[in-house]
Amino acid sequence: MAAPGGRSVLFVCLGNICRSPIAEAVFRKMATDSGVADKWRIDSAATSTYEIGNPPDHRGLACMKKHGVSMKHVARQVTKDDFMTFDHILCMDDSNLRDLNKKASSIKDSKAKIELLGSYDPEKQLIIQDPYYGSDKDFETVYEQCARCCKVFLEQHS
Ligand SMILES: N#Cc1ccccc1-c1cc(NCCCN2CCCCC2)c2ccccc2n1
Repeated sequence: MAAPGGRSVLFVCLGNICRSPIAEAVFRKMATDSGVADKWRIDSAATSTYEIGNPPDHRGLACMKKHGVSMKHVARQVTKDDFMTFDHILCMDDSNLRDLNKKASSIKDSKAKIELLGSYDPEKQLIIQDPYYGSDKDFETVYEQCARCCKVFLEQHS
């Protein structure tokens, strides 16, 4: 449970079984290794209903095991409450951004700052592509992008 006065971040992608659970797990490990995990509420969600209740994709699980990062999540869709309670909502591509901004526009007291996670990438790869129809290499690319971006995001918000 995040301490009072802590920060909160929700990672979002289309199905919440590929990109956003990887980002959530990578950020949680970085916050834990930095000794600040108890200051953060960290979660992930989907813009769609495609995979609600499902575990992360097996290719992502294999990638994260290779990197020694624990990933445990049950896919859920983003809720109105998320927009009202999270400080940051970080998504993966322009379609996610469009969907989130559309949902946020109908919520009076949305407080979340909605951004592309890739906007924190020192290598300036702005979009984290959907690997659903891709290969293990594509999941590795998602992992590397999330690792670069989460490191900078944590440094800027600690
Ligand atoms: N849509 C698209 C799409 C377009 C380009 C690249 C990837 C995808 C794609 C497709 C998925 N599931 C297959 C279609 C699902 N059905 C679509 C019609 C409604 C009933 C559900 C994904 C599932 C989980 C995470 C990411 C996914 N991404």
